[in-house]
Amino acid sequence: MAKHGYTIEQLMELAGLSVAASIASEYPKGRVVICVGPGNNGGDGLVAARHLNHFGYQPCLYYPVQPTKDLYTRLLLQCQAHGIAVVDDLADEVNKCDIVVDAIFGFSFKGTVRAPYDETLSILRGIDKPIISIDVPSGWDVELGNPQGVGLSPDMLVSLTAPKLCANHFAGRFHYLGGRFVPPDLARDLDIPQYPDSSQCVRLL
Ligand SMILES: NC(=O)C1=CN([C@@H]2O[C@H](COP(=O)(O)OP(=O)(O)OC[C@H]3O[C@@H](n4cnc5c(N)ncnc54)[C@H](O)[C@@H]3O)[C@@H](O)[C@H]2O)[C@H](O)CC1
Ligand SMILES: [K+]
Repeated sequence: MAKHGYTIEQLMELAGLSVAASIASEYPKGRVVICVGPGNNGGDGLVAARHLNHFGYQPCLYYPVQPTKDLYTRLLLQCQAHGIAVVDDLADEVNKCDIVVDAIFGFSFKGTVRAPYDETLSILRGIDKPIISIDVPSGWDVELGNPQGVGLSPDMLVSLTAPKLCANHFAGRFHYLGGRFVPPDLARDLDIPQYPDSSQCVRLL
């Protein structure tokens, strides 16, 4: 996308907006815990939190490792400017919330889950609230899915740009596509479906 003139900030804003729009299409307004990881998947989560707040949800962030990269510190500052709190006790927050957003790992996750995310995933595997995973369910291999069983079992998957191979193993209720920014030549190659009218997302399943 960089060769087409896009910046990561632009793509992340549209990706996060499309996640919030997908959630608003299926879940009533309520309390949302957004679990934020250390990379761009986490960045999408920070953007989604801000838009969910605009849409009338009550988001808070669980963000155990906060990298010092300018992109992420500015996104966090924006969330805080909107009154979105950072919480420490994930187990307590998931009890009180209506839905959980999984913005921990996306397509760059590799190997065995390292601390502190091993504990985060362990808590999230044990809850009965709907989980919405951004791009790839955390703990899944981007191609193989969840063969080791350490990954999450989301109720909704929002694939970004195009579904990754692992989406074939998705067994939740809602599969959406977001990230409406792909120029036509790339869209043809990726076989991207038509988005309805001005929608930021399209339901695939
Ligand atoms: N065009 C698009 O589709 C866009 C997608 N976006 C999002 O970006 C992620 C991919 O982001 P990236 O920064 O490459 O990586 P991740 O967020 O998936 O994770 C990297 C992060 O995680 C750490 N890590 C990796 N493996 C492990 C492990 N086993 N244990 C612990 N930690 C691990 C690693 O060190 C990094 O810190 C994509 O999925 C989309 O969600 C863009 O935001 C917009 C454009
Ligand atoms: K994720």
